[in-house]
Amino acid sequence: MTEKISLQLAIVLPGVPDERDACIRRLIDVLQAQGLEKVHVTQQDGKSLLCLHYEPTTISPPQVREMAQAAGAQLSARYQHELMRIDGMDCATCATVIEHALQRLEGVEEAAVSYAAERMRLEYDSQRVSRQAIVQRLQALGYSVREPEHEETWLEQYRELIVSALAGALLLAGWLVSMRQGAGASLLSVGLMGASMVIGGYYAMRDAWQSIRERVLDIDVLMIVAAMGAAALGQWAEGALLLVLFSLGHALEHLAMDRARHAMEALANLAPKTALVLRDGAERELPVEDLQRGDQVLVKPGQRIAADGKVLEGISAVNQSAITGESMPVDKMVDSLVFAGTVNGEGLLRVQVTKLAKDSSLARMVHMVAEAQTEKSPTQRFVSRFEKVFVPLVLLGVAALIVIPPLLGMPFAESFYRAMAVLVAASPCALAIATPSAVLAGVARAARGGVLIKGGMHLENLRTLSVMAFDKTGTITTGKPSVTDVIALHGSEADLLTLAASVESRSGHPLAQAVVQAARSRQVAWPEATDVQSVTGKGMHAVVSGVRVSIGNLRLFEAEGVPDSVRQQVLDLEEIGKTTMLVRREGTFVGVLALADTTRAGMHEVFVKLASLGIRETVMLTGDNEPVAKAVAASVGITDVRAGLLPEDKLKVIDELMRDHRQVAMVGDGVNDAPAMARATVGIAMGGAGTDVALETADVALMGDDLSRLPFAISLSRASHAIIQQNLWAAFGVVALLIPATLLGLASMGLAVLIHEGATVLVVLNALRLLRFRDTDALN
Ligand SMILES: Nc1ncnc2c1ncn2[C@@H]1O[C@H](COP(=O)(O)OP(=O)(O)OP(=O)(O)O)[C@@H](O)[C@H]1O
Ligand SMILES: [Zn+2]
Repeated sequence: MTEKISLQLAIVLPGVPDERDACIRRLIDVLQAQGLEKVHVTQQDGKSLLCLHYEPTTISPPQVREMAQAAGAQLSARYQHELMRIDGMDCATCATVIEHALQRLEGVEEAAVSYAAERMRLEYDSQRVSRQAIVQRLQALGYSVREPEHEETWLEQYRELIVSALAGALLLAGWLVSMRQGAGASLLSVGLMGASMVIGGYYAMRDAWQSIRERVLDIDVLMIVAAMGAAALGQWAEGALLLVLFSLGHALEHLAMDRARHAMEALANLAPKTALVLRDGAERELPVEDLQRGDQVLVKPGQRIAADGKVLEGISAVNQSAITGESMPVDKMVDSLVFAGTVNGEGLLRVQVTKLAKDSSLARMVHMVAEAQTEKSPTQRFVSRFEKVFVPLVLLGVAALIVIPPLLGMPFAESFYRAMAVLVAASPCALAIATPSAVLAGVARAARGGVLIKGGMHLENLRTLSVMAFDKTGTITTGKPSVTDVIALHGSEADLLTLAASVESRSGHPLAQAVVQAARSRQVAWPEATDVQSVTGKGMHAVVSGVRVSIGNLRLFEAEGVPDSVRQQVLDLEEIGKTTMLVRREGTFVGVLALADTTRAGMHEVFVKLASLGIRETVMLTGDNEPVAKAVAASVGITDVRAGLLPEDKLKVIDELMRDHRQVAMVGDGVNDAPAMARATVGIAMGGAGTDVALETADVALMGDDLSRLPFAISLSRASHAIIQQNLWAAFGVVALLIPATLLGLASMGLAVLIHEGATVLVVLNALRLLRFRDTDALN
C-alpha cells in the first residue's frame, strides 16, 4: 500500500507563476526518478497542492518532504522566471524577431514578447545561459533591457520624434535649394535629401537589418527597399519623404502607446516612497523598501497609506479607489486591512505592516497587468495567422508587378516604382497594431477602475457572456452568518450549544464559527472533541466526552433517517429563509440551530445593471438549502437557483451551463470556488486586494470586496470590442483602397506612405480612447 502527503506548491516552488509552468513537470519528473510512486498536482481551497505518493516501507514522510523541498529549491534556483521591459521595438515583427532569436539561444526555455506592452516573459535555465548573455543577445539585435529603476528621460522619450523632425527639416531644405535651380544647387539639394534619408531611415534601417538576419521580411525591409528604389531612379525627394513620413508615423505611434503604458506606471507611483515607522519607541521616516513585516507605521489624516497592513489602533474612513475603483470611503477600525496607495481620511491610524513593499496589492496588481498585456488575445492570434498568409502573397504579387509589365513594354523604372507603392499600400501595419493597442488600453483602464483582467482573451470573453453563475456564501452574502435560533429538543439550550460548539470549534467553516461565537457570547464552556470527521457540504461527526455527536444539515442524516417531528421543525425554519443544523447525540436528536447570513449592500443595483447589459440569466450556486437560496435570490434579483449542491456538483452545473450557453462566467470569492471558476469561460473573483488566492486563481479579479464593478468590467469589455472592430475595419479598409489606387497609378508612393502611416497612428489613437472610458458610458 502506498501512502501520500500533500505540500503546498507555492512553498515547494516559490516564484513559479502558475500551474501551467514547465517547472512543475520538471519537479514531478525529478521526484518520480528519485523513487516516489506517483507525484501530481491537485487543487484544494483554491491552492495548488503537490500530492506525493510513496511506499511507506522504504521511505518516511519527513524524508519525502525533504526530498520535495530540496528538488524544488534546486529547480527554482536553476530555472529563472522574469518579466523584462524591452526598449527599441519599432513594430510587431520586432517581437517575433526577438522571440526567434532568443528561443534559439541555448538554455532559454520560453521567451514571449509583447510589442504593445514592450515586455518579455522569459524563462531560462541559469546553468546553461546567464541573464547577462540574454541581455547581450538582445543588445546585439539592437534592443535594450530597461532595468526597473530606470526612468525614461525627456530626450529618450522624444528621440524618435526629434530624429524624424530633423530628417523632415533636411528634406525641406533640400527642396528649397532645388527650387533655386542651378547646377551647384542641385548637387547640394541631392546631398541634403540624401542626408534626410539616412537620418529618417536610421531606425528603419537598423530594424530591417535585424529582420533580414533573422530571415523575417517586415515593413522596415519594405520601406528601405522602396526608398532605395526611389533614390536609384533619381527620385530623391520621393525617397526622403517616404522615410520622413514613416519615421514620423512610428514616432507618433510609440508616443501614443507610451501613454497607455504610463497609465499603469502612474498607478504604481501612487504608493508613497517613505513611511513613518515606529521603531524602538521613536518615529522615523524610512523608505518603504526598508519596511519589515511586523513594523508599525503611523498614517496621518489625509495621507496616502504606505504599506499593506492591519489596523492596530484608530478609526478612519479610507478612500480605496486607487485599488478598488470604488470612490466611496470604507470604514476602517482595529483589525481592518488597509492597502498601500489608498488615502486615509480624518483619523490617525497605527498600522502593522503585513506585506513587503514589493508584494503589496498595488505592486502585484501593476505587475500582473504588465504580465497580462503580454498575453495574446484570440483576435490577435487570428490576425497573426492571417498575416502569415497575407504577407507572402503580397510579396509574390509585388515580384510579379516588377517583372511582368516590362515584358509587356512598360519601362522598368516605372513598373518598379509602382510595385513599391503597392508594397507600401499592402503592408499590414495598422492591422498588426489594431488589437494589441486596444487590449493594452482596455486592460490598463480596467485596472484603474479596480478590475484586474489577466489577458486580452478574458477582456474579449467578458463581452460575450449571457449567463453568469454566482456563489452565494461570501459573494452575494457577507459570508459571516450568525445563530438566530437555538431550539433544544432534549435538555437545556446551554447543553445543546456546548455539544455543538465542542464539535464546531474544530471546523473552519463560517457556519461553524458562527456556532462557536454564539456559544461564547452565552459564556458556555465546552470540552475538547475527539475523532473529528468533517463531511463536505453536510456537516461533522465527532466524539464529545465519550459520546458520539453529529451536527449538520438534513443530508447528513439521510441514511439513518430523521423523525418527522424534527424534520418538520427544520423545514419550518428553512421556509422562512434560515440555514439549519441538526444536532444528534448518540441516536437522539437533541436540537436544531438556525443561522442567517446578511446579503451584501448594493447587490440589487448590480443585478439590475447586469440585466440591462443583456445578461439574461443569472444563477446562484449554493450548498445551502433551497428556501434560503430562493429568498436571497429573490431579494437581489437573481433569476435562477441551484441549491443543496456539493462542491463537485458546482462543477457539474458549470459544465451543464456551458453546454447550453457556451460562454459562462463563474463569480466567487475565490476561496473555495476555484475549481468552478477554473472550469468556466471566465472565472471572476472578488476581494482581490484582500485575498491572495482570489488574485492568483481568477481570470478577472475585482479588487474590491463586492460585485459593484462587475457591470463596469462588462461594458468596458464591450467598448474594447467595439474599438477593436473599428480598428480592424479601418485597417482593412485602408489596405483595400490603397492597393487598387497604387496599382492603377492613382496614388503615388508618397501618398501611399502618408495614408498608410496615418491609418496606423489613427488606429492607436482610437484605441487610447479606452483610457478615457467612463462608468457612465456603461449603460448604452
Ligand atoms: N461544519 C459544519 N457544520 C454544520 N453544517 C455544515 C458544516 N459544513 C457544512 N455544513 C452544511 O453543508 C451546507 C453546505 O456547505 P458548503 O460548505 O458546501 O457550502 P457553503 O459554503 O455553506 O455555501 P455556498 O455553497 O453558498 O458557498 C451548509 O449550508 C451546511 O448546511
Ligand atoms: Zn494523489
